[in-house]
Amino acid sequence: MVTAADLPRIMGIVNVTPDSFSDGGRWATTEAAIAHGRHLLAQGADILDIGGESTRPGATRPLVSEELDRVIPVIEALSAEGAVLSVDTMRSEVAEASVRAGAAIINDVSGGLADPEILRVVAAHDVDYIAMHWRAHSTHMQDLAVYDGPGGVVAAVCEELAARIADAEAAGVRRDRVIVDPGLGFAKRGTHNWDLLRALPALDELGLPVLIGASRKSFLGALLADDQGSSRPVDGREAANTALTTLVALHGVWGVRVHDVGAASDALRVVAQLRSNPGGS
Ligand SMILES: Nc1nc2ncc(COP(=O)(O)O)nc2c(=O)[nH]1
Repeated sequence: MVTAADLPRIMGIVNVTPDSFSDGGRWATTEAAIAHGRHLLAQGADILDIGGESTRPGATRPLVSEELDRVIPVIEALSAEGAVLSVDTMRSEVAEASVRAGAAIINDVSGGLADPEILRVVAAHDVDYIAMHWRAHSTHMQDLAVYDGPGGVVAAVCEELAARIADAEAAGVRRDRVIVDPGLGFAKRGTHNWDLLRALPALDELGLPVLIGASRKSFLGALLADDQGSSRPVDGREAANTALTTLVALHGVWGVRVHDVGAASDALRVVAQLRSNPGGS
């Protein structure tokens, strides 16, 4: 019988930012973000990912103080209500304050490259650490979407993630605290994202849980483009996103990072039902 433990965790996104690509500004106030977090929990989120810095291509970075002001009140409030929280940050100061405020997971899109001190924060607090594949900040990350070596983007992402894991372990992070993520849309062009999604077994060879964050990203918009070649708008990408959630769930990923928790929850209930064996035959 399939148990809930066999299904991916649903990580609901709470971007407390004015400028994230798909929901920028909708939850920019503390009150709106807390309310949205509660809504996602009610829809079935296992984890809420609280982010205070937009990472969309071309985004400018907030000050550390601004990022702290955005995420800490939300983490404190939702943690007090028993939510399991990750903080989506590249900064050691924000990671430290977030763990003290109740975050159980550090979700670092830079995998420790932007601020290596974050690895010592993770080790010191012995919390879970999501290391995503990343090559540079949003202002120029797409310039680095070049994977001409043997094995292409899949080999490069696996090699570079292996190096991030090694640095994390060298900083004292326990390997069994690390979750890896191929970083869809980060220094990746359309085909790179699909190549990575077809290569989950290669990512599995790192021997660590895998998180997938398609979250209505532009490679889905491009796939769903109209006859004139115009990308499908963000709010029209959820069905495709949920199809991906279903497929990566069937593969056995650790988690999916989504905006529409309800859709992901429904999809995973279908997966559980189809895998269950009520008759025992
Ligand atoms: N681990 C992880 N974190 C992330 N944080 C932000 C975004 C940007 O997407 P959003 O604007 O939908 O949050 N994508 C990821 C991702 O793919 N993986």
